[in-house]
Amino acid sequence: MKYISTRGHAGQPANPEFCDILLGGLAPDGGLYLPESYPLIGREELDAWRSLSYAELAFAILSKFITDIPAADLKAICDKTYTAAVYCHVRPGDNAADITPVRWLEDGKLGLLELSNGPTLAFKDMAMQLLGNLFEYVLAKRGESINILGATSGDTGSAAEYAMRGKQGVRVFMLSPHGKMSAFQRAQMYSLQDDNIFNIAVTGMFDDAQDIVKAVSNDHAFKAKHRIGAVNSINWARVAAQIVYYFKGYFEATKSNDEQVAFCVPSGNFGNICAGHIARQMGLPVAKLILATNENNVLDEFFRTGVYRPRKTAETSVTSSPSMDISKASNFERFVFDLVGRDPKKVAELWAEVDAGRPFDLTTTPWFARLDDFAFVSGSSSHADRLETIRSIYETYGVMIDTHTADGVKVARELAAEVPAGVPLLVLETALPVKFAETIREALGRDPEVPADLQGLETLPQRVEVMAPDGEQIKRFIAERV
Ligand SMILES: Cc1ncc(COP(=O)(O)O)c(C=O)c1O
Ligand SMILES: N[C@@H](CCOP(=O)(O)O)C(=O)O
Repeated sequence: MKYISTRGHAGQPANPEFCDILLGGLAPDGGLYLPESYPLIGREELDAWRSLSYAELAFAILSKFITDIPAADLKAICDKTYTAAVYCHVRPGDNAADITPVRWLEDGKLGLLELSNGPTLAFKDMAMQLLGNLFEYVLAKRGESINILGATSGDTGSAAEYAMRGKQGVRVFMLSPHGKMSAFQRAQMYSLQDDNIFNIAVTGMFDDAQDIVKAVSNDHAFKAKHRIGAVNSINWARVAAQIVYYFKGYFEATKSNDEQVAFCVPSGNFGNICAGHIARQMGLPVAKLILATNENNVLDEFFRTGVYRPRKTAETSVTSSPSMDISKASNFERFVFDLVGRDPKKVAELWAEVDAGRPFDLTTTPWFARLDDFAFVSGSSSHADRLETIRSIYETYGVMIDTHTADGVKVARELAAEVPAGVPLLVLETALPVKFAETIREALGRDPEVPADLQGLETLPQRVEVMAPDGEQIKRFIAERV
C-alpha cells in the first residue's frame, strides 16, 4: 500500500509505504498521510472475519494497509499486542479474551463498546500498544532511533508513555496543558521515572501543544537532525489501528453481515471517528456515525452548519471531559480530503485559512450536500448533561461511565431517532471513570473503583517541566537531551 498526503506532496519517496510514514508522522507539506485508496472489503471476506479473535482481525485489517512488513512478522506483532494480559482491566462479566467487549445497556439496542481495558484505562491503548511494538520492530530492522514529540489533553500522553517506556531506541517528549488534566491523568504521566520519558507541561491548552508539535515537525532540518516522530493521531498508524475495533464492535453487535450498526463517538481531535469513517468507506455496514462533543463544539457546529470555525485558546473552555477540550481537530483534515473528492489542492487552500486562524464555510459548495453520503450526525453535551447522564446510567443500569463516554451517551440518546429502527447503537467507551474521580463524586457522591495495579498512583513522586508554549524553547529542551 502506498500513501499520499492530504495536501498533495508526500515527500521522498513520492509515494511512501507504511514503515516510512510510521516514522515520519506528519507529511513534509504539513498534511496528513492517507492510503492512496481504501481497501474494499467484500461480503465473503467480511463473513470470514466474523469469527476471528481480536488479534486475528487486527492482522487481517492491518495487512491491507501494511504491505512492507512480512506477513509472519506483522502477525507476531498483532499476537503480542492484543492479549488479555495487556488489556487486563476488563469488568466483571466481561470475557477477557474479547479485548473490546460490548456491555449492553438495552439488549441489542444500546451498548457500550469497551475500549478502555488497556494499561492506562483509555481507548488510546488500543492503538498505542501496537505502535510501541511497531516502532521497536521497524527501528531494530533499520538500526535507527526516534525521538517522539507528542501533545496530550490527558490520555494520549500516558498511553504513549506506557507503550514506549523502556523501549530500545525510543525517547518520548510529551507536551500537556499545565493544570488542565485530572489529578489521576497527571499522576499517570508525571509519576513515570523512566530515563526515556520527558513530560513538559505547557502553560496553554492542548491546541497550543499540538501547534508546537506541528511546527517542530514542519522544521524539516530539526526533524531530520533529531529524528522527530509522532504518536498523536496525526500518525496514520494510530488511525489504522483504531479501525479494527469498529469491525470487532460490528461483529459483536450483530448476528449476520446483512445487518447494520450505528456508532456514537465522543470526539475532540477527530481521530477516533475518522477511523469509523474509514471502516465505513471500506464497506462496514454502518448506518450512522454520531459525533459527540463537549462544550468545545467546533465539530458539532461544522456538521450542523457546514462552517468550520476553529477557536483560539482563550475561546476554548476547560471542562469536566478535559480530554476533549480541543478546538482545532487535526484529523478533520483527513475527512475533508474525502469530502472534497480527495482534491489535495482544495485541502491545502482550506487549511491555509485554518492555519491563518480563519474559518472556512462549505455551505455554498457542492460538498455540503455530499455530507449526507457520509452518514454523520452530531450533537454536544454540557457539564450538567454529563452529571445527569452519569447518574441516570448508574441508577438505571448499575454501570458507571466516565465523563467523555457520558458525552457520547447523552448525544446518542438525543439522536437515537436518526438511527434506523432495529439497528443497534454502540457508544464508544473512551475512558474509565477512575480517571475523572472529581466529577464522578459530584455526580454520584461516591468514588469510582481504582484498579488494583493503579492504587496509590496519585501519592507517587512526580517529575515534570513547566514551560511556556514556545516552540523554540521546546526544541532546545529536546536538542539538549538527545
Ligand atoms: C477519553 C477521551 N475521549 C474522547 C477523546 C476524543 O477522541 P478523538 O480526539 O480521537 O476525537 C479523547 C481524546 O482524544 C479522549 O482521551
Ligand atoms: N484527547 C487526546 C488528545 C488528542 O490526541 P490524539 O493523539 O488522539 O490526536 C489526549 O487525551 O491526549
